[in-house]
Amino acid sequence: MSDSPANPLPLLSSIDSPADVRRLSRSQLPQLADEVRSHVLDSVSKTGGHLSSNLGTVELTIALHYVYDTPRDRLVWDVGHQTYPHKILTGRRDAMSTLRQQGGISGFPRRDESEYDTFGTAHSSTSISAAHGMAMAARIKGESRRAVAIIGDGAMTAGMAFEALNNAGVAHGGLLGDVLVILNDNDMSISPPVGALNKYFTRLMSGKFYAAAREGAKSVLKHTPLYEFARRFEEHTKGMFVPGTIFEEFGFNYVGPIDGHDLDSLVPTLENLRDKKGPQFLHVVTRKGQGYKLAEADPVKYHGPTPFNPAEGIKPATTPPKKTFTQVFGDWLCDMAEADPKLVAITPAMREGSGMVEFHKRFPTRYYDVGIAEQHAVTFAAGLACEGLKPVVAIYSTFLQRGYDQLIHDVALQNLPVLFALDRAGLVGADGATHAGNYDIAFTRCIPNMSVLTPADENECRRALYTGHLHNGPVTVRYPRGAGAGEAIAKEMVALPWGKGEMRRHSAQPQTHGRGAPRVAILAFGTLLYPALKAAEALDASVANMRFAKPLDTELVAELARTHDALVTIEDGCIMGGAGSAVMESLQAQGFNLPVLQLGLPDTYVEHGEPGKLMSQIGLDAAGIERSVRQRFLNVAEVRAVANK
Ligand SMILES: Cc1ncc(C[n+]2csc(CCOP(=O)(O)OP(=O)(O)O)c2C)c(N)n1
Ligand SMILES: CC(=O)[C@@H](O)[C@H](O)COP(=O)(O)O
Ligand SMILES: [Mg+2]
Repeated sequence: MSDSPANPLPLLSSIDSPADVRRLSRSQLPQLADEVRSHVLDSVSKTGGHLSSNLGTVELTIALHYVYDTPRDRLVWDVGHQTYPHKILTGRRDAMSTLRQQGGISGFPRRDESEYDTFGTAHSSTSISAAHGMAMAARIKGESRRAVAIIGDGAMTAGMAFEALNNAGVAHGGLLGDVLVILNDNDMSISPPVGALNKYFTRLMSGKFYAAAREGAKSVLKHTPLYEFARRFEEHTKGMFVPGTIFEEFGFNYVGPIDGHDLDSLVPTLENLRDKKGPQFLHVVTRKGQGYKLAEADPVKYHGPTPFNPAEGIKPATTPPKKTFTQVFGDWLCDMAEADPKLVAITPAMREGSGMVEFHKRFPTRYYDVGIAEQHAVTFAAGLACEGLKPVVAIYSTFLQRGYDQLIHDVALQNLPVLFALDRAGLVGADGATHAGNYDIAFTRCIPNMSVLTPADENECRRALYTGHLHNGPVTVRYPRGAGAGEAIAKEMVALPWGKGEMRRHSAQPQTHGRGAPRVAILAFGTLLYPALKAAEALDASVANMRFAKPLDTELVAELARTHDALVTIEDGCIMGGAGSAVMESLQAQGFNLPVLQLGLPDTYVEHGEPGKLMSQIGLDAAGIERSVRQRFLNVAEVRAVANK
């Protein structure tokens, strides 16, 4: 890496767009790679973000922009967590200091951020479908653009990737798209990779397989033009053309594997492929964390670090931090597994993020990492439940969106006892709108047989998980990223009274029936109970901790409606169709007619930023709740004073 103190990035500082990259000589590219890598490490160590994957895509990114005519040719990055080198080369070098911060650039590709970001990603395994769409559009419009999907070995495990291969490999209306799929194989997902596909990739990479395949290919192809093609590849790129791989069966020309850190292999191979018609598949081998020893040695730890000193690496916290909801879940899972041999736990490739490392260690035969396969995870759980087991699917709220039909058709319709531990409920912060868990209350509560629990703090989360585990039907227990307001977590398992909320504060104000300042009750679902309690002190409002979005405590709703002049609902989920809407439906059904203010996440995408600040900006901190209630029900003149607090 460059070490000139005057300008640590002498070459990179002259690169403002891929056109500048294309003006470089081939011999300058390794230096550019060093500088890009150095800038990635320097930036991410200051802002936090996805590190290991980006260190691994430096050369591939340079080669792609060098060979392809971007943005005219379309690059589609799968997941997009590996696009920092791409951002750096496409005019966002200096903006890296704002990465994932409010008002700054996103950690993922975004069409509204750059013309080089041809497709918004963050949820995995969409790239081949999108690139195929773009390639077919070019064909239909008679344009000679190329489309390239760059997909990791982890992302390749999703069914959606294979649905796209299945479609892209055959002609439609006599037309084949000029799509190139690049498999960026670093033998890692976030955790070590799983499944038969990973074993297959390993076999493809093993010298034995290659050699055999290569010899086989030569004898089969000897007298065909393809033989010449294969021979040229070998000569010029160290890659090889191997028929008979699964990708060939799908109708793609499979080329590789080649070393994804060797620009002398990458550039000529891509040049060859660029000029080929029809679906092409390039297998590139990279190393996660490449060029930073600590990340190479522990790519999991450096997958998505918070800021750290690159000279020292990530250090353990000096004082043990407060337990997160994720850790509360992980502890509960181990304790429950001790007590109930029927418990099995499933993660779609999120062992670390979902707090399951310890469970995996202690209960390896009851732990299933199914790969990035949320739909399969849900139906697999349904199958286990059919046979009397008690599956727990640990899944981020945002990723359950992938398994929605499976949730309805395979789990809920058959009323199977599957517990969904929904992490990252509500806003998540730096990952932004793509990862926000805003919709699960709305999309789960409308499903017959589903129960939806919204614990307010860590203690209640443990109790909710236990309650869900005991229940004989499908349940979600949702909780946010990070820690909550809870104190010490009680070890014993005590179930929550089913479908019942609890009163946490009683207003001292009398009911006025419209003849004075109204007596207000706040009905809180989830962790916003705590800012609601704070606001209620200032407002002298009653507060109920509702605990269940479904079954809703309709008796408590009725009681609050009878004894108050106005109600407020609050949740860290979308307002439309959420828990507040459930309260409205219940009031309507029970014949109540009183003013209700629904607070929650607005009908818009909240972008990346620090979660506390974002919540304050959308009025979901204590001051914002107080302000909204006053504005709607109380002395409007006081609102300004509260706004200035
Ligand atoms: C649908 C979906 N599920 C899970 C994730 C979380 N996730 C982000 S990156 C990743 C691993 C991807 O592995 P790979 O594609 O091999 O890329 P690498 O991290 O190795 O660069 C996972 C599981 C996601 N983004 N989208
Ligand atoms: C890219 C991706 O989807 C994950 O790496 C995600 O960024 C993890 O988020 P958490 O840090 O909340 O686990
Ligand atoms: Mg990978």
